[in-house]
Amino acid sequence: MLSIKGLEAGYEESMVIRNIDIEVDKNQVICVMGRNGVGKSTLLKTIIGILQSKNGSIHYQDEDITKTRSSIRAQKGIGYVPQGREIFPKMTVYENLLIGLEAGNEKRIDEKIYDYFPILKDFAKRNGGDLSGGQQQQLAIARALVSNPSFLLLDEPTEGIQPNIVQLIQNVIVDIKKTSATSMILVEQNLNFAKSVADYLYVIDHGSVVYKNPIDKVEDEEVYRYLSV
Ligand SMILES: Nc1ncnc2c1ncn2[C@@H]1O[C@H](COP(=O)(O)OP(=O)(O)OP(=O)(O)O)[C@@H](O)[C@H]1O
Repeated sequence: MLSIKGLEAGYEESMVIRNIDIEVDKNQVICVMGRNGVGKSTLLKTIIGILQSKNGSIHYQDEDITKTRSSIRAQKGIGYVPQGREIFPKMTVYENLLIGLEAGNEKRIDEKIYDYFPILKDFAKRNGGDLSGGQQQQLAIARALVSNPSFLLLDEPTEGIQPNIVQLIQNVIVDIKKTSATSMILVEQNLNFAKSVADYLYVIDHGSVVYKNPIDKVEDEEVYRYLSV
């Protein structure tokens, strides 16, 4: 479904990710872990196309999208939830969701979005900027989901979020996996969360993949060794 080969990307002269290969099948959830600053967000930005790759290729549904604009990648079904949420603070919750619709091909907001995140219905007319961090995270995920993506990129969706909302996000990811063919790449710092939702774990260090295993074969100590400073 998504095939990344020899991917290299960075900013100006500095190469941040180097020679990354990742394969994601239909309905598979891949979790990417790694210490701060190793290039996880850079990887997701390159997959969605906000950042152009310097080398390597990205194929999505057997099509080469390496040079395709990010808006076209979104239309092809790739959804993106950036780190830090990046919701529009002066627009209402509902308007933020409409922006998500425009990115894809859906015409209306599926009620399922409100089943997942009821607070977004209650606060539909409230400005995005007036929501709490956890509520904004729900909005950011919902904004990506309204376009019914076949592939979802999630950048640290549980960062700074209280445990009951982390649980809610976990339930949503598990439900999407169970009820649709959607695939995901999830950047995450919490190994237990990763284990509860992912099929495969990759660890990145200094911009390269240093560990990968199916989730049921992951040994915590080995992963923690890569994550410790
Ligand atoms: N816009 C930018 N311009 C220049 N350098 C950048 C830019 N964004 C990120 N970097 C650098 O690229 C490297 C990787 O950053 P990135 O955000 O991808 O890491 P990360 O693994 O997602 O970190 P974290 O876990 O802290 O979110 C860092 O050294 C960072 O300072």
